Amino acid sequence: MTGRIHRTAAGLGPAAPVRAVHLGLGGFHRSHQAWYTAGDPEWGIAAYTFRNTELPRALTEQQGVYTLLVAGEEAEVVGSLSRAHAGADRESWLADLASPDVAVLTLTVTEAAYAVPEPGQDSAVQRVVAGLRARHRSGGAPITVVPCDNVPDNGAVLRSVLRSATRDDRRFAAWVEEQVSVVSTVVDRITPAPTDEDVAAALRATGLRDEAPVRTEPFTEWLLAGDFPAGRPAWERRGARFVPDVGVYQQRKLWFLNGAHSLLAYAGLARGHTTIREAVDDDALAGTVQQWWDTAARHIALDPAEVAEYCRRLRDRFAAPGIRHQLRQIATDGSQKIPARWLPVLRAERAAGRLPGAVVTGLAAWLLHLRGGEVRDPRAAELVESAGSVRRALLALDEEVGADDELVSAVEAELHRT
Ligand SMILES: NC(=O)c1ccc[n+]([C@@H]2O[C@H](COP(=O)([O-])OP(=O)(O)OC[C@H]3O[C@@H](n4cnc5c(N)ncnc54)[C@H](O)[C@@H]3O)[C@@H](O)[C@H]2O)c1
Ligand SMILES: O=P(O)(O)OC[C@@H](O)[C@@H](O)[C@H](O)[C@H](O)CO
Repeated sequence: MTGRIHRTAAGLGPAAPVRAVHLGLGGFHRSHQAWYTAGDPEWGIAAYTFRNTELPRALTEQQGVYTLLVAGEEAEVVGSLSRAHAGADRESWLADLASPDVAVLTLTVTEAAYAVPEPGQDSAVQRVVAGLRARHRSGGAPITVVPCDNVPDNGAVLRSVLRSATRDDRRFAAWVEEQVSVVSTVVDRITPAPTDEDVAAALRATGLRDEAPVRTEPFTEWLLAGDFPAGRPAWERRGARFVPDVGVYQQRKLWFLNGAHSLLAYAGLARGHTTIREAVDDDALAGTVQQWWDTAARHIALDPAEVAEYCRRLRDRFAAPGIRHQLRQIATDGSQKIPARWLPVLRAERAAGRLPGAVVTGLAAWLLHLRGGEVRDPRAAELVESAGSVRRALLALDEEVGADDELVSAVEAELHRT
C-alpha cells in the first residue's frame, strides 16, 4: 500500500517553530504565502481555516506537508506549515496570537470579510480582534498583519475596519494603532480549487498519498508595502518585493487580471463554458477581454508598453493547459468583486463621456447570472430578487451606476441582444 506523505517520507526536517499565523487556510495560502515562507526555514506557520475541519485534519495527519503541483513544472513538497487548525480551535488561535514569538499574521479571508463585524457576529475581523486582544493582555508585543485578498488598498481598508471594531475600548484601540502594523499587498498566483484529480496527480508525482495537494501556475507575484516591527520571513528569497506603495500595481492586477476574470466568468457561463481556458478560446470573449484591456489601459499610470506586455502574459496564463479554473468559482461574490474590478474604469470612462462596451457586456452577463439561479454571494437574496429589473440590480451594486440612465439603457439593450 502507498504511504502517506509526511516530513520524513518527503525528506524534510522537523517543523520550524511557529512565528507566523494565517487565517483562511485554503488553496491560495498554500500556493502563495506558505510557499514563499518555505524559502526561509526559520519560520513555521500555524494556519487556521475559517470553518473547514477536513483540510486541517488531513494536513495534521501529514504533519503539515503537502504537494504543490505547478503546471508544466516538477511538483514541489512544501513544509512551512508547522500546524494546521480548524477555525473553531479558538483556544489555540488566542494562544498563538498572544505569543511574543509570533511576528506576522497573514489573511486570505475573501473580499466580503473586510467589514466591521455586527455585534455578536463571528467573522474573520472579529477573530482577528479577539486574537489581538489576547496579545495586548499578555504583554502586547508588536505584530504585522498582512492582508492577502484581492481588495484595493487592502491594508488601509483593514486598518479602518480594525479602528471601527476596537473603538469601544480606548486603551486597546491605542495599542492596536501603535503596535499593530497593517501592510498593503498585491498578491497573484492563479490557484483553482483543488480536485480529486490533483490527489491522483500528487501520488503520481511523489509516490506518496497526499490528501491536501494544490495545483497552481508557475507565475507568482507578491508586492508588500509597510513595516514589520517584529521581523518577518525572508520572503524576498522567492521573489517577494518590498515597495513604498502598491497603488498602481494593485490597479494593474485588479483591473487587468481580476477584471478580465470576472468578465470571462459571467460572459463565459452565459455562453456555456466552464473554465477560463475554454472561455478565452472563444473568439468573441477573447475580443471582449481585449476591448476591456484597451479601455482600462487609458486610465492606468503605467508605460503603455509595460501594460501591453502584462496583457500578453495574461493571455498566456489564462490559456495555459493544466489549470482548470472554474468560472463558477470566480463568479462567486460578484457584489464584492465587481466594484473593485470594473467600476473604477467605468467611472473614469463615464467622466470622459464614453460608455465602455466591455463593461456593458460584463454587467449584462452578471445580470443573466443573477437571473440564472445558482448565485453565491453574501447579498444573493437581495440581488436575485432585484435582477428582473436592470435599474434595481445596478442600484443594488452601486447607486451611481444604477442612476446612470444611458448605462442602464445600454445594459437593457445588451440583454435583449443576447
Ligand atoms: N485562488 C486564487 O487564485 C487567489 C489569488 C489571489 C488572491 N486570492 C485571495 O484568497 C482568497 C481565498 O482564495 P482560496 O483560493 O484560498 O479559496 P479557498 O476557498 O481555498 O479558501 C478560502 C478560505 O477563506 C475562508 N473563508 C471563506 N469565507 C470566509 C468569510 N466570510 N470570512 C472569513 N473566511 C472565509 C475559507 O474557510 C477558507 O479557509 C480569495 O478570496 C482571494 O481574495 C485567491
Ligand atoms: O479569488 P477571488 O475569488 O478573489 O477571485 C477569483 C479569481 O479572479 C482570482 O482568484 C485570481 O485567480 C487571482 O487573483 C490570481 O492571482
